Amino acid sequence: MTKELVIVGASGHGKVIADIAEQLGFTVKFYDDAYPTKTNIEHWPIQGTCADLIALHTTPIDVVVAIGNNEIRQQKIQLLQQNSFNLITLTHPAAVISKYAVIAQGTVVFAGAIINAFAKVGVGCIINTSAVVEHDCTIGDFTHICPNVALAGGVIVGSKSWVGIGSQVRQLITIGDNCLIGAGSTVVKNIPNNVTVFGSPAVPR
Ligand SMILES: CC(=O)SCCNC(=O)CCNC(=O)[C@H](O)C(C)(C)COP(=O)(O)OP(=O)(O)OC[C@H]1O[C@@H](n2cnc3c(N)ncnc32)[C@H](O)[C@@H]1OP(=O)(O)O
Repeated sequence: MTKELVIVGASGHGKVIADIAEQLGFTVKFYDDAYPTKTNIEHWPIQGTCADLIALHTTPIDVVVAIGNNEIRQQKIQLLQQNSFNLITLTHPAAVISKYAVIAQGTVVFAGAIINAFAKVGVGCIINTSAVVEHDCTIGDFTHICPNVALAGGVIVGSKSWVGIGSQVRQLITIGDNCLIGAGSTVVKNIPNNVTVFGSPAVPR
């Protein structure tokens, strides 16, 4: 029997998730709050809003939230969890994940990403294309590690932070909650909560 996966969020990010899901043998169904203004994404029809999905829900349904904004992704994931949806972890077949790494539910891991031994990744994270999460890193819930980011060993990134595309973080650095690391940055000092930094070396802005 074909497995079905509901994707909440008909976005560019959602397209990548749909592609991965189909490679893993799922058929996909999109829901998005822009419905009915928006009725399809590429060739995939949008079935309804998130509220429609919750109203329809009778049996356990596998779901992934495909929303790039960390705050909104958190809200949708928590809403779906409260309504007993089965939040799955989706990993591209070409991602490399250590058997000693721990990845919480609702996280997606894209092609070429590497998550090394004893790394821990929280709930509802995005480990984007070709990101490297080295050994012993800890990533908080609802954080986005963008494409081509390199986190060296033992880096801690808090919850709902966004590590911008192509950034690199020196080993054993701690980045707080709700931080934004600008694209192409080099982080060599700890970053407190709620701070935007960018540049090489990255400094607060
Ligand atoms: C699959 C995907 O697409 S995943 C998504 C990947 N996207 C990212 O990683 C984007 C991360 N975002 C960024 O890097 C953004 O540039 C931010 C959030 C750091 C800043 O955005 P904004 O506040 O809109 O800043 P804005 O673009 O107006 O630039 C302000 C100034 O900072 C500079 N600046 C902005 N970002 C950076 C950066 N990452 N590194 C160095 N300088 C930067 C700009 O050149 C500009 O300088 P100027 O005032 O001398 O002209």
